[in-house]
Amino acid sequence: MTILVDHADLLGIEAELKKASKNEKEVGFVVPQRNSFGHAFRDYDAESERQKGVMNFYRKNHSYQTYDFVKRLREEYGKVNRVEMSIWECCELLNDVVDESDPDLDEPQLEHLLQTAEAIRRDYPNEDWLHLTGFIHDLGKVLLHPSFGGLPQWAVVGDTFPVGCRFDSSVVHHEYFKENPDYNNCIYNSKYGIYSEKCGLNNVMMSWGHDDYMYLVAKKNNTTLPSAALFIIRYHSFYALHTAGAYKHFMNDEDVENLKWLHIFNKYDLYSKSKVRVDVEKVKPYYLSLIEKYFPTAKLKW
Ligand SMILES: O[C@H]1[C@H](O)[C@@H](O)[C@H](O)[C@@H](O)[C@H]1O
Ligand SMILES: [Fe+2]
Ligand SMILES: [Fe+2]
Repeated sequence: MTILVDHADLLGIEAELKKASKNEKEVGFVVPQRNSFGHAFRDYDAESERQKGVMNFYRKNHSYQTYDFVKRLREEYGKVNRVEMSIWECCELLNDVVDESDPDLDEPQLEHLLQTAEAIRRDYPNEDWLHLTGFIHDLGKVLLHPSFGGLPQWAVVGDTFPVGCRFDSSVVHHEYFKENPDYNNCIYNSKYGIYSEKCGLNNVMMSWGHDDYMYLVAKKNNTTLPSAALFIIRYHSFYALHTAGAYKHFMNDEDVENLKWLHIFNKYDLYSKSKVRVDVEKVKPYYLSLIEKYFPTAKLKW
């Protein structure tokens, strides 16, 4: 009798679980209201210890990212002649890396990559290129790793912005740009600066960091990922454009198309950040198969 009741109960629970997971599939990814610290996402004014670190980060980032600095680093790291390693080897290095610019997450970066990719995979099961994009979009943070680039945080992470033209007031902690030598340079501080209307984002130099670096790595290793994937990787930290709508005057038609995918991507990049762990070993074979599909060689040049 007892056994029967237990069994019936179990059946009930199972049915509920099935219903819940069906609902989840229908509803798709639900955007959470609070980050893992209990604050609203991307609240750069919240009072907390972490926020103080973030502010300090942006003070340096905005002061030191000049046009000349970016040009030098882009040329140097664009040679991709430092290391040869597979994407998975790079992921393992990211296990030791925490991003000091991020007000929403203090987990190792591999967690963030898997959380982003798995959230996309649930809602867009057929867009395997977008799963891989989610999985590799932040790999450029390897520049922080002591055994690799060893660059300071201000030269790797944080929101990005164009250099060579006026810094828009929608960039987070815009006030720190006053410390940047380019702020008072009349060649660089007008609306268009050294660029022109609709010149295409490809011709606009962005502050140096993990986005542009990973774009260069993917491109120079002849990835077959579509143009939208490369655009996402390259501009995912460009919140002034994709969230505030600034700098649109530089976009060409292809940028306009690609921006639609970046908007989709951003939801998962930002809101999947949580303390819920993904089982790495379980999903590893899937991502390895995507890497093989979209990268012609197993070892990449970094
Ligand atoms: O990965 C980074 C990072 O987490 C930053 O805090 C954020 O500002 C960037 O936009 C993002 O790409
Ligand atoms: Fe990023
Ligand atoms: Fe990210």
